[in-house]
Amino acid sequence: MDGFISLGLSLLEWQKYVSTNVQSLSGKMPFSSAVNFFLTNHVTQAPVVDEDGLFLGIINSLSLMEQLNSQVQNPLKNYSGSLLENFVEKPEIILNIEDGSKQNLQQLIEQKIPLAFVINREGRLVGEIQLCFVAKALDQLLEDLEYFVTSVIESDHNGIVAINAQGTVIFYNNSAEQILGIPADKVIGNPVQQFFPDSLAYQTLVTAQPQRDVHQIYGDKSFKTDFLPIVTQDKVIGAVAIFKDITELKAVSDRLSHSERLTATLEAIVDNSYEGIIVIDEQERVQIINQFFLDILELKEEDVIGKSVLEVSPDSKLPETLKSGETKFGDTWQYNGKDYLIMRAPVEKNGKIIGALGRTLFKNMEVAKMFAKKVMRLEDDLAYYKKELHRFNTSQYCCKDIIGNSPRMQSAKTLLKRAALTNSTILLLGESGTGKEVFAHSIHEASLRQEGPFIKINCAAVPENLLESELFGYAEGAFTGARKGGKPGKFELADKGTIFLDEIGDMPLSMQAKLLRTIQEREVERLGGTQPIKIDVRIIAATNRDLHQMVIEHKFRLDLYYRLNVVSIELPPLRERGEDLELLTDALIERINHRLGTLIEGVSEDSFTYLHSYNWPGNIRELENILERAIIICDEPWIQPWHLSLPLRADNTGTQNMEESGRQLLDSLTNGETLKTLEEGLEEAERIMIHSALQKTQGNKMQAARLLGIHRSALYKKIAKHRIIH
Ligand SMILES: Nc1ncnc2c1ncn2[C@@H]1O[C@H](COP(=O)(O)OP(=O)(O)OP(=O)(O)O)[C@@H](O)[C@H]1O
Repeated sequence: MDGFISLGLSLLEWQKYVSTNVQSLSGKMPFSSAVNFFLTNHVTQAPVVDEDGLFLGIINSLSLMEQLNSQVQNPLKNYSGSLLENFVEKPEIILNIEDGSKQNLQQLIEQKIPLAFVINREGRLVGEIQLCFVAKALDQLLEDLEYFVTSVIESDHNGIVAINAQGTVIFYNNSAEQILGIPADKVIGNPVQQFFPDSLAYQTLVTAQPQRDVHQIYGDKSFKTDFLPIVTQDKVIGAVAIFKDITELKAVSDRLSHSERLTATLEAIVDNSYEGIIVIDEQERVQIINQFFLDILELKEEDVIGKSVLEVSPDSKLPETLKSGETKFGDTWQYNGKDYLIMRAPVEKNGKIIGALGRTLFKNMEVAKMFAKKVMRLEDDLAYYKKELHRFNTSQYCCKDIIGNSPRMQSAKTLLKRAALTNSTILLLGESGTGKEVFAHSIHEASLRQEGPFIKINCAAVPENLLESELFGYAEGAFTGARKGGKPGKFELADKGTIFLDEIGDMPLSMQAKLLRTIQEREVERLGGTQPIKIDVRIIAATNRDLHQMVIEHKFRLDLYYRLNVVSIELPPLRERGEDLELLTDALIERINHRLGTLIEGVSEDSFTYLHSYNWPGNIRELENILERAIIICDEPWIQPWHLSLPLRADNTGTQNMEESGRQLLDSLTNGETLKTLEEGLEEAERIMIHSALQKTQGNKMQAARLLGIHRSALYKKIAKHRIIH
């Protein structure tokens, strides 16, 4: 029987349809009375009971007629006097009013038996039941049941799609409609694969095998689906797909696993932290504590978690943090004779304090002190570098540093002081090492701009392709690799101060034009920039080249030359102010002593003679270098000639080759053309021998003295006497 009907049957209260208004016949009744009964009552069968009311069976009008008929054909047979109990038949089915199994009722329906009698447990007749009433009641029940089941399925939050054996959708509930977003009237009656190509319902139809928890994706949604075959009497008559939308669930589970990972990470951080961490909840109970803190407290985690923090650490201030909500940083906490630097902070959620966190900031105070020392040292370094940077961008010399009383130096200094007070551009001219930079610094220092920056650029030292950006800066994105925000050029950096353009004679012509514009307009435009920037700068330029000659040779712009040459100061070479040599030597020795920490008194008389013998092409820079070298090697208070390693030269003019002149001398001596006195000859010979000895020993005087067989001091005297430059 169909499962659905079985369900209906099990729910059917069939006893309600038992009619107790049944006329029974007594088994002791004569046959003839039974005939009369059927003739008057128009029924086809009647129950027969004994004198105790126990059901004996039924008497059928048809079989009664057959008995009578046989009596008519054989009169010898006389039934009329016989008792009815002899004609009782066993009915096809008897229903017991207390039988819960409903097997007989099912049989009644299946075999379509129109009428059955109902007895009780003792076997007494209770009544009769007619198939037509039972069938009607069952029909009504099944109708209700179907409505009920359909409603339940419709209201299920799972989507349900059923197909028949042909794969046509025959059921599609509200949830399916909502989840999949396709209306039922479009889907029902159409092949399932037309809408859901990935559906396994059709496969289930063929295999009759259920497939559960199949993960599917439809559009942007995720589903978990069960595909079940619909089987009746061993025949697959369809399949059903029951699915639920797990998109939200999946998102939640993803979030959950993310927060699980996060929790694990936090736990690892807390546990492996090189500091103590403790967290309490709003009830002051310890919720989190790391091993580091446990070690300080000398406790185990199980002794601490969930306990009141005051129980664990009686002088803890964390409860105060809970109340005040204030973060405290840098308090000290003493425990077990050790000091800890600690930090306390409230733990807040949605503006409400839900706990408090305590951290020891350092393992102990020693570490804290070490950190503090480091920070202080870094701060000192920073202050130093700031000062250095400031020093670098301000003047390093002032007028006092300019040494020299010679008339030319004095007039140069006077001009300096006068020009410094103006804003005029100044051109410093002079050989290398004559003090042009010293003058530039001193001008700045003596000017009203002394508080402003002093920015120097050596035009010869910067590669031509970088000079423009160095001088004028560049805008952001001016070229690949340009710094974000751009970079200011030296002119911008020198604003309100002085720019010193050293080696201006080496500036390329293309840049000269731009420089001229800047001097005229008093504004700069960054490379790749669009806006001119106003600048307030005093320009000092310097060169050791003959700018005038360069202008003639078209190597320097005449207009720029005029712009620069507003005030020009010419610095004399050292050889032209020999009277300053002693002053300079003393001042430089003092300066070098100060720098190197040495205690040299000065140079000896002989040394001065020796120094005067030289023509100083490198000027004061060269003098400074030679003195510094002498101070380093000097092991006595006074610098002697042998400490001074002046470059080797042919003679004072430095033009003639010694060897050559020696050879000429010998030639002349032997040829007798230019006869000299013996003394003159010997002098000349001595000079030549000393010179060649120095050449052989590459200027090493000790070796040269040894080669010549004289004492080193004697050699120096002779070198000075012959004014041999080496
Ligand atoms: N008048 C001076 N008094 C004291 N020291 C000086 C004087 N002139 C120059 N010096 C020293 O000589 C060295 C060279 O000077 P500076 O650099 O100013 O020369 P310069 O003319 O700018 O050389 P260059 O053209 O090669 O750049 C510096 O160490 C400086 O201290």
